Amino acid sequence: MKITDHIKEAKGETLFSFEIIPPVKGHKIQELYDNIDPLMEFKPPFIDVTTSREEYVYIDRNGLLDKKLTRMRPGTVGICASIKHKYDVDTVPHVLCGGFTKEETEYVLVDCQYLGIDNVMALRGDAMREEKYFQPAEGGHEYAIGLVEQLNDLNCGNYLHDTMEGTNCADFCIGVAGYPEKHLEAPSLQSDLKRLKEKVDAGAHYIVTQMFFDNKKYFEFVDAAKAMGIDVPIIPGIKPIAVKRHLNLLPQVFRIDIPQDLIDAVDGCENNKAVRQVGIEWAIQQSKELKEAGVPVLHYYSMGKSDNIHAIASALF
Ligand SMILES: NC(=O)C1=CN([C@@H]2O[C@H](COP(=O)(O)OP(=O)(O)OC[C@H]3O[C@@H](n4cnc5c(N)ncnc54)[C@H](O)[C@@H]3O)[C@@H](O)[C@H]2O)C=CC1
Ligand SMILES: Nc1nc(=O)c2c([nH]1)NC[C@@H]1CN(c3ccc(C(=O)N[C@@H](CCC(=O)O)C(=O)O)cc3)CN21
Repeated sequence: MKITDHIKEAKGETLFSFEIIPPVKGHKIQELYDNIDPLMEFKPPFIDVTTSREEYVYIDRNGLLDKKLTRMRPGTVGICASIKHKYDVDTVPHVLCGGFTKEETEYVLVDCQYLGIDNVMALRGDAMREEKYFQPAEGGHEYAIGLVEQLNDLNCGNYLHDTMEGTNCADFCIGVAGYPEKHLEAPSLQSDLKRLKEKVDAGAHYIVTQMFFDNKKYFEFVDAAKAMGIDVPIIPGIKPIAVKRHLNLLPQVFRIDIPQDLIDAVDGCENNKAVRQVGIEWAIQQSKELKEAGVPVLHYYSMGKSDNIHAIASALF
């Protein structure tokens, strides 16, 4: 079922959802299930599964480094299919521009349609670790809007190079990312919002935001988006701080601000167990206010152990 239909069916009640990163290769899916199991009591209508970019490994050949590409994590669509069938829940694979040709993307989407995956998050993806700036794959999309257009074409029965008579058209519900504190490469929040409007005009059905720690940023973003004519649901993304290192890391990686009160609370912690608790409490306060404001979904960036997301959801759902 489409995310937008889940939202319509909820009739104004805030839904709970979360997002997982597939673990590095060499593990078993049971570990993922063990993290998902406790969260199912909060009845998420959907679970997102991220896609990670390819990475370089360097092999030492008698002093000369041989640079090879590898993928560190198992495939997103396979994991989506497993979770979908184990829990009878919708799963949302993240589809990236980075590292994929348009043909490879089409193949991924053909799998999604075949497997009954109705929603896809269309994202550009980050730059590779070695690269300063994002570089599209040769024959790949440069921006997320290209993916939205490709998805839309598929929804109209148009593959990249062919059409299929007598088969059903895809009918993907398309999610895109939005940035309450602007995307790190955007020259201004206003121009980033214009890009977001372009993605919605190209066919995106809903938006999931980057993490933020000050709800004011989200509320202002939603107002600005509405003023610009963006009328699709804007789902807030929440990341509970879990370790002290996040204070420096999250602003660096995601270019988001952390409120001084939260910094002070984390700084005052003796160990990371206490930091995890501070992160939980902050996220509960954020979530309560967002829920009262009537957000359609509270979407949590779970990323590994889910005990903190469980504690937050217990206070809200
Ligand atoms: N829910 C999630 O998983 C989220 C993921 N992300 C990640 O953030 C990264 C960025 O992805 P997206 O937002 O999907 O990328 P995007 O392609 O929509 O935008 C990327 C940047 O390019 C700019 N831009 C867009 N179209 C442009 C054009 N035609 N000309 C010049 N500039 C243009 C935007 O303002 C932005 O700064 C990805 O790594 C994505 O994975 C971010 C937030 C949420
Ligand atoms: N630019 C960007 N890229 C993403 O992949 C991404 C976003 N933004 N925002 C939305 C979600 C949230 N994501 C994430 C990914 C990692 C952590 C995280 O906390 N990761 C590590 C630290 C990161 C690192 O070591 O580089 C952690 O400690 O758990 C949080 C949210 C993935 N998604």
